[in-house]
Amino acid sequence: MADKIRIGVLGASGYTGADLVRLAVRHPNMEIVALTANSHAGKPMRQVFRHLAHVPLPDLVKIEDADWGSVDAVFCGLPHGTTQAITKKIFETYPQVKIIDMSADFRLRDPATYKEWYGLDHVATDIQPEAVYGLTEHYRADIAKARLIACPGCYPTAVLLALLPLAGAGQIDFTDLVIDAKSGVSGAGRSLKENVLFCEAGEGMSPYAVGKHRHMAEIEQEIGKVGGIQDLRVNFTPHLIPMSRGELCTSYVKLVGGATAADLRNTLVEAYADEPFVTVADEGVLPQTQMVRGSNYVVVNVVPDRIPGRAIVISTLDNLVKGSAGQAIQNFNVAYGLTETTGIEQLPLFP
Ligand SMILES: NC(=O)C1=CN([C@@H]2O[C@H](COP(=O)(O)OP(=O)(O)OC[C@H]3O[C@@H](n4cnc5c(N)ncnc54)[C@H](OP(=O)(O)O)[C@@H]3O)[C@@H](O)[C@H]2O)C=CC1
Ligand SMILES: CC(=O)N[C@@H](CCC(=O)OP(=O)(O)O)C(=O)O
Repeated sequence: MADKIRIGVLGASGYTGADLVRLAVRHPNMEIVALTANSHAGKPMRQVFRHLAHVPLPDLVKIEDADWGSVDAVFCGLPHGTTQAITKKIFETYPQVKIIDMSADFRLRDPATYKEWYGLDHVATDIQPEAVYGLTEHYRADIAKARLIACPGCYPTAVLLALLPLAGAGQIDFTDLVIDAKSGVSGAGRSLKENVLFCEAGEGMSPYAVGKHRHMAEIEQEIGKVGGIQDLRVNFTPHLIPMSRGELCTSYVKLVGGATAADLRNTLVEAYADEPFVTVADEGVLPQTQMVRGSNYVVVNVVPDRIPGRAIVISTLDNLVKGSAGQAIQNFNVAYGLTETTGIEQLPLFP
């Protein structure tokens, strides 16, 4: 493998694409050769993102104008529904390219489930089966061999890192999961939407997609897989909160098999003892978004509930780093046999 792996970023004029570029610039094994945009195509990157004006970067081009023959790995930061056709097209001509997708297009294994939640027919069902779910800590061996990696959604990353080991250990009731989630506004992307306007999001907090958020399908797929449950149902309610980045998920769980909150915490400590990016907070310390801002870290912890037989599991991450661009680079490192932490070792920004 060459010293530098040539990368292209699709959707580089969006939030996840831009954070990918920010991290890729200092990655010792990456060379950025193509950046694409839609409405911003034709512009220099420095004009679209002033914070990236310190370094030379390729100009933004339309996807069809990029030279895919000069690219080894493609990161996709496109809206869901747009990535499938592009992935198919790139693989037809350049089957050796690795594609690391940050959208939802390849996360759900069953195309019927994709249609149910996204309202779209999947147009790449032939390549969907080879997609590996890119939750690095749980699918590392598969990611190492994959050419198509479907990075998890930001909320599912936070929720699954906290709950999968507990489900695997048989310590929580799969059928009684209540997840309360909050996200900063960058989670909604850079395009103009009413609910992300400063005067609407700036001094308020609002639930959205209650009872129908598409990340439920992903959480149900992955937790259901651990328990061999086909039709698992979880309760997941996201809220938009007035901060630019960061996410905090609080999961209310029912204990089974005589487990206590302390047992759950021990399970997480053991599961993540060797993981560079998952930190189980000290006993009694509550995860906060400031513990991870701008970094690839996730902080989790478990505290007892006053209601006997229940516990509260809290997890936090930065939606643009561990929730998308950082995790995508972590997966890239695994897929190319590099040290997994390369380029994403930055500590959180504080305050
Ligand atoms: N924001 C987040 O926290 C997270 C986002 N994701 C997922 O990552 C993906 C990107 O999200 P995000 O960066 O927030 O989105 P943005 O809206 O900020 O950016 C979208 C990007 O896609 C480009 N684009 C839009 N439509 C098309 C099209 N039809 N053809 C080609 N390019 C197009 C845009 O170009 P232009 O601006 O030039 O029009 C822009 O570069 C989404 O699937 C999102 O769900 C996943 C995890 C976290
Ligand atoms: C605040 C906000 O709107 N957050 C987004 C986060 C989802 C996301 O970006 O993930 P996908 O890749 O699965 O689309 C949302 O809830 O839709």
